[in-house]
Amino acid sequence: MTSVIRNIRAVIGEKIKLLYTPILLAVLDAFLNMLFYSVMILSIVTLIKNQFTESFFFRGIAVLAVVFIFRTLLARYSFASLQLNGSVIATDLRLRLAEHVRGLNSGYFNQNSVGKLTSYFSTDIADFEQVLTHHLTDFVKALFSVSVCMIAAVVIDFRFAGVMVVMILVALPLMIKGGSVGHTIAPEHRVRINAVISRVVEYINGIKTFRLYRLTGTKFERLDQSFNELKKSSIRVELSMMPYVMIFSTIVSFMIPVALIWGTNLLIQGNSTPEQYIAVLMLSVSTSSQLMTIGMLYPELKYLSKSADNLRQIFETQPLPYTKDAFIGADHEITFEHVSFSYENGVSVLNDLSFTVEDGKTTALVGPSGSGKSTVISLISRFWDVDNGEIRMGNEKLRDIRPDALTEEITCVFQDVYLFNDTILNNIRMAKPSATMEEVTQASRLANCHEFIMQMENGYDTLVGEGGSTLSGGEKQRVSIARALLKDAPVVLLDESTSSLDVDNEKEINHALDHLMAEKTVVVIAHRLDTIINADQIIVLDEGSVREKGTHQELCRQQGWYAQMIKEQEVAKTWVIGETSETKDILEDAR
Ligand SMILES: Nc1ncnc2c1ncn2[C@@H]1O[C@H](COP(=O)(O)OP(=O)(O)OP(=O)(O)O)[C@@H](O)[C@H]1O
Repeated sequence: MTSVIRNIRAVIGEKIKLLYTPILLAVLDAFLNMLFYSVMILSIVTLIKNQFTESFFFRGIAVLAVVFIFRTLLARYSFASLQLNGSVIATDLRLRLAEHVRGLNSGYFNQNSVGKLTSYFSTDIADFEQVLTHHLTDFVKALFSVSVCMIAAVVIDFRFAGVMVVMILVALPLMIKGGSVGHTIAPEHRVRINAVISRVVEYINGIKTFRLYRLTGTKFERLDQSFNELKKSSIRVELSMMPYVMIFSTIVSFMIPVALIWGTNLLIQGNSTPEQYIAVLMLSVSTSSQLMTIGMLYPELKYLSKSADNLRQIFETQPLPYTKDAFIGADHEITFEHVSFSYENGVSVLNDLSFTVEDGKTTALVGPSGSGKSTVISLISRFWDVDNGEIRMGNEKLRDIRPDALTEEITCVFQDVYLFNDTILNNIRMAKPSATMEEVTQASRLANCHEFIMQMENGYDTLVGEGGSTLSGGEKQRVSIARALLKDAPVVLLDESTSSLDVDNEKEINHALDHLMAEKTVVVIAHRLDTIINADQIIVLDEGSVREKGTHQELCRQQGWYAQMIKEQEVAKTWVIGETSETKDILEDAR
C-alpha cells in the first residue's frame, strides 16, 4: 500500500493537498457510519433489557435522522469535492505530461510506440483518475471503519477481538497475494491495450491502403489478432485475481457465523452478557462488510498503481538539457563540427560531418535517399542531440540553448504538412498568437493562399479537418508557408516537396517560398535539383558525409555525383507513361 501512495505522491506532486479534504470527509463519513451502528446496538440492548421507552425511541429516531441527513449532505459534498479535485489533478497531470513529453529527445518517441504513448495520456491517466476519485477514499473509509470496529471489539469483548484478529491474519495473505498478482499481470495487460491502440491508429491512418489491398475488417489480421489477445488478457486478469478476492471474502464473511456461534456459547455458559453478545454480532457484521470492500479494492489499487508507475517513469525521463535560457548568438551562421550521429544501436547515420551554413545565405542539401539530409535538419532543430562533435548557431552550442529559445529562432516547412483540426485562421496564427488579422492576411497574401481562403464559404474561419484533410496538398503547403512567414524566424529549414505539383501550384508555392527565404539563413533539402541552382552553397551528402560542396556551376564543373544527377534529371523529365513510337514523334516535334 505504501508503494501505491508513494507512486500517487510522485506523480501528482504538490496537488496531493487537494486530496486531503476528500480523505478527511471519507473518515468523517466512516465515523458517522459507526455512530449509526452504535445507536442501533444501544437500541437493541435497551430493548433486550426491557428499558425501551417512548422517549428513548424518539431520541434514537432523532439521532438516526440527524446522522442520516448529515451523511447525505456529507456524501454530496464529498462526492463533489472528490470529482472536482480529481479532475483538477487529472487535467494538471495531462498538461504537465504533455509539456514534459514535448521537451524529450525524439529518441523517446522512436523507442515508444504510438499506442504506448496514447495509452499513457488516455488509459493511464483515466485509471489514475479512477483511483483518486473512487478507490482511494473508499479504501481509506473502509480501513478507518475496520480500525474503529477492532478497537470497539477490544473494549467490548477482548476474546472476540482476538478471534477477529486471527481471522484477519488468516485472510490477509490472500489479499496481499491478490494485489501482487494484479500488480504482476498489469504490465502484460497494458502491453495488449497499447497494441490495440497502435493497431487502431495504424488502421485508421492506413484505411485507404488497406481498402486498396482488401485488408479491411477481419482480413486485417494484425488488428483482429490484437483484439483477441486483449480479450484473452482481460479474462486472464479477472480470473487470476478473482480466486484470492473470493477466498478472502469468504473467510472474512465467516466472522458473522463465528460471532453467532461463539457468542451464543458464551452467553449460554454465562460468560457473556446479552449486551456484549449483541454488540459483538453487530461489530462482526460491520467488520466483515468493510473487510470485503478492502479485499476487493486492494488488488484493484495495486493493479491501477501500475498506471501511476508508468506516469512516474515518464516524468523521470530527463528532458533535453540546456545551460542558457535565451539564444544570444551574434548571428545565425550554423556550423557542423565533426558531427557523428546514430539513431539507435550504433548504426552510424552521420560520420564526422563538417560544414558551415553562412548567415543570411541559402545552403541546399542533396544526395541519395538515406544519405542523412533530413537527419541534418532534425539535428539543427535539436530533435536529437549529436553523439560526437558539435553543432553551433551564431557560435553558440546548440546543446546549451533552451530548446524553446532555439525554436523561436527557427521555422520549419516540411513536405508532410500537418494542419490541426481547427480554423485556417488558428492554424496560421499558432505561429504568432498575438498576430493581428492584418498580419495574418499579409502573410497569407505573400504565401499565395489568401485568395483561395477568401473563396471558401467561411473564409479564414473555415475548419480544415484533421491534418488539414479538406484542403489539397498545394493548399496545405501554402497555408503552412503563411504560418512560417508569420513566425518570421531568422533561420528557415525547408524540406522541399518530392512530388511534382501542377504547374500553377508549383509556381505559387515557389513564389511563396521566395518570400519566406528572403534574407534568411536557409537550409533546404532539395529533391529536384533545378530548384536550387541559385543556392549560395550546395552540399552533396553520401552515407552521412560530405561528398561534394560548392555552387551549381562549381559542382557541374567537377563532373561528380551532382553533375551526373543533373543529367539524369533532364532525361527523367522526358519520361512519358506508356510511350509509343507515335507519341515519341509527337514529343520530339514538340521539343
Ligand atoms: N527516426 C529514425 N529512427 C531510426 N533510423 C532513422 C530514423 N530516421 C531516419 N533513419 C535512418 O537514417 C538514415 C538517414 O535518413 P534520412 O531521413 O536522414 O535520409 P534522407 O537523406 O533525408 O533520405 P530521403 O531523401 O529518402 O528523405 C536512413 O538510413 C534512415 O533509415
